[in-house]
Amino acid sequence: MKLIDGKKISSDKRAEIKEEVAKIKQQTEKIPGLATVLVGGDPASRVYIKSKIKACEDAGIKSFHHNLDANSSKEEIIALIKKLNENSEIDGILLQLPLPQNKDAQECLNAVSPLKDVDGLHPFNAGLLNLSKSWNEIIEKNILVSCTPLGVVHILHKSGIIIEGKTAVVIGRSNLVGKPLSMLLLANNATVIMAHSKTRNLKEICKSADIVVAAVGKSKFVNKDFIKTGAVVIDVGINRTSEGLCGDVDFDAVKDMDIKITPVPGGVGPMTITMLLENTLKAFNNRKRYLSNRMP
Ligand SMILES: Nc1nc2c(c(=O)[nH]1)N[C@@H](CN(C=O)c1ccc(C(=O)N[C@@H](CCC(=O)O)C(=O)O)cc1)CN2
Repeated sequence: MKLIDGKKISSDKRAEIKEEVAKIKQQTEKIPGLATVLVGGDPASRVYIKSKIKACEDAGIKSFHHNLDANSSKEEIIALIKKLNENSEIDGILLQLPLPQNKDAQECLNAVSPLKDVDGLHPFNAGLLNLSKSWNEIIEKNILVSCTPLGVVHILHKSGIIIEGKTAVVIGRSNLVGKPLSMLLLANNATVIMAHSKTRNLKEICKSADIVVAAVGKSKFVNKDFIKTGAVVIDVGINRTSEGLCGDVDFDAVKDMDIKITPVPGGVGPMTITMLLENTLKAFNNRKRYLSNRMP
């Protein structure tokens, strides 16, 4: 087994982002800004928000954080998002997910200005991703794509893993990870299989794949029976168990195989926040271009 060091890839990328922010400040006298919104006090979400604010601080990005009560109504969440849309100091808006129970997250996400949608979850940006024909187009058009999938593709590229022509199975079809990641792998010319809870013969399908992405949200779900020799295994799962943090892959069961694998922690997780910083810069640049093209 060869470990793919997501932490190192992430910190290299953060150093590049920091330099880019410094350049922006020098050239435009403006500071890119990110607003984060947390509804309720889910302990894991609080940790992620804290890490996001710290990462902004380290990169020189201005951060604006808002906490809303768990009982806040959908209308209150949308009203805050609309205020953030109007704030010219804010380039990106991130609504931390999941929302407390019984709240329609997509309706709230739809209120985020597509230009500030650093999670790529607004239908406009999800649509642009689906319509894109290649990875180059996604990069050249600065399309805002969900952070974890972007992080996965960045890890694959930086690790020298060829995606083109490979068979990739993505287990999980969430709007946040599975769907956008499948689109990104397709844009990189992989043959993509989107697997989910109703997929039959999942083990056999995965066993034939060159790249297996586990984004199921079930601790140690993927074991030796799913993986062929020489495969690349990307573990997107973050499960808090009595044994501590573990992924969707049963790491101990596959560690003696001849495979490349991202560990949990230290694999995909850190890239999620790094790509949020990257998307904030993209949003800053997109907004600058959009605003300068508007009629006076
Ligand atoms: N609006 C969003 N909500 C959520 C997203 C998202 O991309 N946008 N992703 C996840 C959680 N998440 C960021 O929000 C996230 C998950 C994991 C990590 C991370 O660095 N993980 C570390 C372990 C950290 C720990 O101890 O918990 C690792 O894997 O090494 C960062 C961000 C759901 N919500």
